[in-house]
Amino acid sequence: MSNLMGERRKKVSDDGERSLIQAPSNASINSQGPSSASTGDLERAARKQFQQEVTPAFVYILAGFSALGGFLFGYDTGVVSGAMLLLKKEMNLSALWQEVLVSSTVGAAALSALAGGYLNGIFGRRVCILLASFIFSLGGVVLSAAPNKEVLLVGRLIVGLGLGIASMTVPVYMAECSPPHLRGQLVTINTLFITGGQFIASVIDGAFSYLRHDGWRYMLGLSVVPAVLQFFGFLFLPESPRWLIQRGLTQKARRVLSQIRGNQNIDEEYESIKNSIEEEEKEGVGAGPVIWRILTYAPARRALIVGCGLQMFQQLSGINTVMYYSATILQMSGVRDDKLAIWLAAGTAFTNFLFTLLGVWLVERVGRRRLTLGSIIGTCLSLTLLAIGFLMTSQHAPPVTFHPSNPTPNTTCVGYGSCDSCMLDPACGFCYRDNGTSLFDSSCVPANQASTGQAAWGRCSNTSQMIDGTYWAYNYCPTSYSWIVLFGLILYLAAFAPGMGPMPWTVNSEIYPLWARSTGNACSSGVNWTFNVLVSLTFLHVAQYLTYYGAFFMYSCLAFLGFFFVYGCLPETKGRRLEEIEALFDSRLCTCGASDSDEGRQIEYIRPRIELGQLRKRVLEPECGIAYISLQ
Ligand SMILES: O[C@H]1[C@H](O)[C@@H](O)[C@H](O)[C@@H](O)[C@H]1O
Repeated sequence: MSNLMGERRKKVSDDGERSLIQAPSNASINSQGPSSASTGDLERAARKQFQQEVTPAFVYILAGFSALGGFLFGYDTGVVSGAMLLLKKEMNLSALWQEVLVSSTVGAAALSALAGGYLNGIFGRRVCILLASFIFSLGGVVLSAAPNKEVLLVGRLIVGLGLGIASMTVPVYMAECSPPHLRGQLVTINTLFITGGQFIASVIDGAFSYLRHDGWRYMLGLSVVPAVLQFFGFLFLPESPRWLIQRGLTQKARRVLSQIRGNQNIDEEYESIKNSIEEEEKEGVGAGPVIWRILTYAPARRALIVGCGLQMFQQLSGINTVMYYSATILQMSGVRDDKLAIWLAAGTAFTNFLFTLLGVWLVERVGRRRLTLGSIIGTCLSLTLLAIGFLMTSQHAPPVTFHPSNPTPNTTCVGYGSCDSCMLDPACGFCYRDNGTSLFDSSCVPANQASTGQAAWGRCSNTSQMIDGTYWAYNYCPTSYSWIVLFGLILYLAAFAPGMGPMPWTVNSEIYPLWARSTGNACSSGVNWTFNVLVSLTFLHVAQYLTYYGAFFMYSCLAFLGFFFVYGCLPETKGRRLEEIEALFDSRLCTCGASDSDEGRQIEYIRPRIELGQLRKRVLEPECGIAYISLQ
């Protein structure tokens, strides 16, 4: 066994050597010492060679159709908030039903992402994407035709099933079909489509919110369009070559590789995939279900920890509370008109999209690790700023100065002394008058539970009567410090979207060995969805216990923990072949003493220590080593 491992390392080393010459993206490998000039020449030559090789347009078409899965992910999770505003009025939905309709999709996605791992292994990536787009289309039809809330629930569950499968399959398929130097960029485009889907959903929400009846049918039903487009597109797109080779369909795999690599020579890539599969089979990473084999095989287990950890910290950084509650946050910064707040929330979604585009541009330039680390530091700081903004707004929240006679006894609302405690109670809202320079006659009264846009009784109970400078604030307080919150929100999205948004998906698509890839992605996507539902469902309760600033300070601390996790565990995968990446996790936690030269050759040492997480140098020592490259 150890011999086999030895041989294997040697093979990886040979591959590494070849790939250094052929893959310019390996240029990130440090080269020091006397021969660095010649290394630089090699890298430059390699880069030039790559630039001359034109990536076939087919890869971009394939990436575009795959990323429609990301678009549907974003659209279906984003559109529901606007649809719910109309649905709760038309179907008279209780708060519980609203919560159930929103979270059922995310819950179903968590479960189907786990099942997707199994389906991927058995039927392949292409069939799973076809299945997901079929399910999305079906869900869209059911939702748009739903006669009652029960059928709506069925539709939302169906959509969730599609979401889970698409979210774990699409990045894997894209990674397996992309050439190494473009892989990060293409997989990150999937997250760009997620945020694009969220943006389009908010625009559609805004547009159809003007319809008096059935606007929600259009909002929810329109997802059928991209779903059907993806379904028909995938009828003509090929299966992943890696899955085909794994299944022994080698001729077909060669055909697909030639198709997606254009006029490039595919022999080397084909051989390296085949060799790595054969070695995995020879080494035999244990028996039993794949998840058990992952857990008992250290490199795969480490990759799984990294993959799930990244997804968990992505959600714990609070992205979806910011996305869901952006309208409220914007109202806090002085926007009083509901419709305007909805449109500005579309602006928030657009900011998320725009900065994800920056991530697409950066990922192959600065690499996954540096991008994630930079992003998480920014996320942490901006969350702290958001917390400070909320703290200032709460400290300067206007007091309750007017106590109207109470026609419905037992309401707690009239007992609150300031807007701050009033707005944290979901049953109450703040009713006040503003003459342009100061606030007066402010009261805390119960909100109309059917439509929180107005009070249950009194001056603020009828929107059309709110004249003479009378305003109704639900879930926020009018203060002059809210610009800090707005600034924090923009900064947060600018920091989160290029790195912490897309990198967990991108990294997960590449860190697992082929035999563990679908199961690894299934688990990590399941973790993403589970923490998504946990964080967004608990936000209002957390805010009630800890206040808004406490909640955002908590997310900031969680992001801070995430920084240490990323710093300690995430290796750089930029530019490597998928088959080489497993080796980055193949550490024995050793600290080999390394020298910089060996018989006149310069040697780079890798210390792929999972606790350091950094590719320092390439390792020579057999016990610790993964691979070494000798540079002449
Ligand atoms: O990467 C995505 C993206 O950042 C989205 O904006 C967010 O809603 C998702 O939860 C996340 O997984």
